[in-house]
Amino acid sequence: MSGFLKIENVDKSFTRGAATTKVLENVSLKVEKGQFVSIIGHSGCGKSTLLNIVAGLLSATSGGVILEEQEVNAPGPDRAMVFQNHSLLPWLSTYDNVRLAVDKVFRKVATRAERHQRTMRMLDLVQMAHAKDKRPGEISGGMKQRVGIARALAMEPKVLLLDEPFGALDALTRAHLQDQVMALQAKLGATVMMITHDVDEAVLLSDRIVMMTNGPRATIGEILPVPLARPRERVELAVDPVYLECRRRVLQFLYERHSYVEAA
Ligand SMILES: Nc1ncnc2c1ncn2[C@@H]1O[C@H](COP(=O)(O)OP(=O)(O)OP(=O)(O)O)[C@@H](O)[C@H]1O
Repeated sequence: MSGFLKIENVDKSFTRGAATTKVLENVSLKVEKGQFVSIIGHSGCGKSTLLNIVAGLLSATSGGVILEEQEVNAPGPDRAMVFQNHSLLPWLSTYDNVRLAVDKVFRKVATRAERHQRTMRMLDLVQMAHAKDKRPGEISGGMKQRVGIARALAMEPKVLLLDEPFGALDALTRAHLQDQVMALQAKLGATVMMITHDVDEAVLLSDRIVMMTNGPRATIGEILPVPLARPRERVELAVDPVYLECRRRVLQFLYERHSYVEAA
C-alpha cells in the first residue's frame, strides 16, 4: 500500500499563555486513492485539528502530511473542505458561489464557456441547477450543503475533506444527502476524509473507520475496515450482520473502551 495521502507521525500542541496542551500525539494514517475514510471520536479529541492539518489550515507541531508525494504546508485547491455550516458567500447566488471556485482553479486553463459548463455540471451533479440564481438565504440547510459540496468538487480536488457535513441537518435531509454523497463518490471515485459523530453514518459511508482515543494526546486507537459491498442500501443494511457487527465494534470502542470523560 503506497498511500495516496499520508499522515506521518503528526503531533499538535496549542499554547495559550504559559500553558501548552498536546492535542494530537503520533497520528499516522495512509489513505488510498478513491477510499472513503471516516474519523470518529468523542468531542474535543482533535478530529477537526487533524482535518485542518490535512487541509493546510494548521501546521503540525511535528510530523507532516504528504499528498501524492508532495508535502502539504498550505491550503490548496487539491484539498477541498466542506464544513458543517456551509460557509457559502451570502451575497452571491448559488451559481456564483460555485463559479468563484471554478474560476479560481481553472481561469488560466479553461475558456469562459467551459467554466460556465463546469459550474452548471457541478450544480447538476448535486441536483441544484434549478436553484442557480437563488442566494444561500433563500434555500434550505440541506440545499446549502449540496452547493458547498458542488463548490468543493468543482475544484477537482485530490481529496475531499468533510468536517461533519451533515451535522446541522434533520435526520431525513441527512439521510438523503448521505445517499447523494455515496452516489457522487461512486461516480467520481473521489478520495474522502470525513469527520462524524454518527456511528451509522460512519459505517454506511466508509471503507475504513478511524477511531480516535480521547484527548489530550489523542491518537488513532483502532482502524476498522468496513467490508460491505457497494452500492449500499440503508434499509437492507439495517439487518445485515456485517453492518451490525461494524456498528457494534465502533460503539464498543467509543462507549466501553474509550468512553467520554468531561473535562474538569
Ligand atoms: N486554535 C486553538 N487554540 C487552542 N486550543 C485549540 C485550538 N483549536 C482546538 N483547540 C483545542 O484542541 C482540542 C481539540 O479540538 P478539535 O476541535 O480538533 O476537536 P474535535 O474532536 O474536532 O471536537 P468536536 O467533535 O467537538 O468538534 C480541544 O480541546 C480544543 O479546545
